[in-house]
Amino acid sequence: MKTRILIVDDELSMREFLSILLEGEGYETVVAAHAEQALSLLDSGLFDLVISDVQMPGLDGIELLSRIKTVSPGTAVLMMTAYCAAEQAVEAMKLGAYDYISKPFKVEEIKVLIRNALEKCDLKRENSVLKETAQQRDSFCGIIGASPRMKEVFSLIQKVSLSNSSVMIQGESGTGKELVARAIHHCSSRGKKAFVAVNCGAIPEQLMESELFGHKRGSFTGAVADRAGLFEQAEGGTLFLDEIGELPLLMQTKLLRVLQEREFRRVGGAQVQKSNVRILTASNRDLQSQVKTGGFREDLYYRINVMQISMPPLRERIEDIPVLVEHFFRKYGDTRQTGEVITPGALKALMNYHYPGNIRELENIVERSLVMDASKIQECNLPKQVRTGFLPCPGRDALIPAEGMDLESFLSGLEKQYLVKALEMTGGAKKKAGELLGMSFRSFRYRLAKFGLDSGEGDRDE
Ligand SMILES: Nc1ncnc2c1ncn2[C@@H]1O[C@H](COP(=O)(O)OP(=O)(O)OP(=O)(O)O)[C@@H](O)[C@H]1O
Repeated sequence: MKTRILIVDDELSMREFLSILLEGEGYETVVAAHAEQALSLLDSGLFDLVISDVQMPGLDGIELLSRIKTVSPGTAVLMMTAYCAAEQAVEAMKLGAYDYISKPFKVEEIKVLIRNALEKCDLKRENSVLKETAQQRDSFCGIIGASPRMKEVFSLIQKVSLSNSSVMIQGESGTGKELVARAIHHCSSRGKKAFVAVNCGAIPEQLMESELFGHKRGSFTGAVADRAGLFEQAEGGTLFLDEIGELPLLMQTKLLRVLQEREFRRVGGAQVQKSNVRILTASNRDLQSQVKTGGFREDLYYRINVMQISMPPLRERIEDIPVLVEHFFRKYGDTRQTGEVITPGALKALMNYHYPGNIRELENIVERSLVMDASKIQECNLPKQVRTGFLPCPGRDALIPAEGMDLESFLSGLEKQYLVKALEMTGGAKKKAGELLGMSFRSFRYRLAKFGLDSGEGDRDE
């Protein structure tokens, strides 16, 4: 597999020069004209090394470097600084750049630097894999999580990455299912091949077959040229079928056939094509009940459900909130600020909220708050529903907002608030807190554990 290098420079001549030089050395190169483009390329593929100019319009190289360290910590970064820009060089090294080189530089000089950076980066990767398993860090392949349930997810990802079987990822919307699919792909032997994601619910039914398998020119109105489908685009890599429960029955049958026979035909095509693609699927629906009601083929269900990863909702792992907040601050905030990134009041409000939209919602909340003040997340900049929380009045009329609501997560949030309140009232004594809520110690403790609130303290009065 070729080593992949991303070159980031706003000067076309420099991009072209480096690309020709490095391709000649046997590396695969991709170029970006600005930091924003580089970040989106990093989002869709793995790079071993990024070579970036420091001075660029928009986000500069230093800011890019600090974001790379968050989104792709395993990637080595080499900075190109202007001649005599010692301050920038020092800052880059502090932020984790492998090294810097001053422009103009000699061809031999940059070649050696790149070789060394790649060697060191390989070594670091090996060490960090060892360290990661030993220390159980709070992040895995860009997925952040400190809770036992996320640690379990990380170890499952590692396990399923070693095999080639289909994996179904289940969980509410915004819990990180696509992120998990990407991590499985990157950790697997297919990691340097394509990862293609498609939302089955977003493709019109009549175009679905052509989207997945491609078509021959003239096979239907609008098919003006031959076109490869997603299976071909993902050849050798991974195809992630999101919202698999939305797949119409006819397409379920066609998909099953491809999975069984490992071959397909383009729409209107006569030639059978071999397929070597790993299938990962996700659903936030209960597919098993869809099988029972005849909405989903049972044989396909078992075929794609060889292994399963279940993503817990954020309200059931609130201990992940501080690390996630820190992570999103690095992504959206002013990372040059030192000191605390969130006020205690804001953190408390975030920990008490029930997140019907899960991590996607938390990310939006943090991003919006940082638009108001990029240096710190403050309570006053959080949305109203987070700031005010919600303490219900028993017996009050049910209020349903005109835009609808998610009753299940609302009730979970409510349950959690009562558990916490009862604990507060009894100074942490669980038996008494359970009695206050009319339940046994065991039942109370079970519910605490469900929300990740069981610290083991306060068990003395069992
Ligand atoms: N553990 C995590 N660490 C960091 N970011 C996360 C984590 N989980 C989710 N995110 C972020 O939250 C957003 C939603 O994640 P993702 O799209 O993977 O969720 P999903 O479960 O696939 O959602 P949907 O069901 O709506 O497609 C993304 O921006 C993702 O980067």
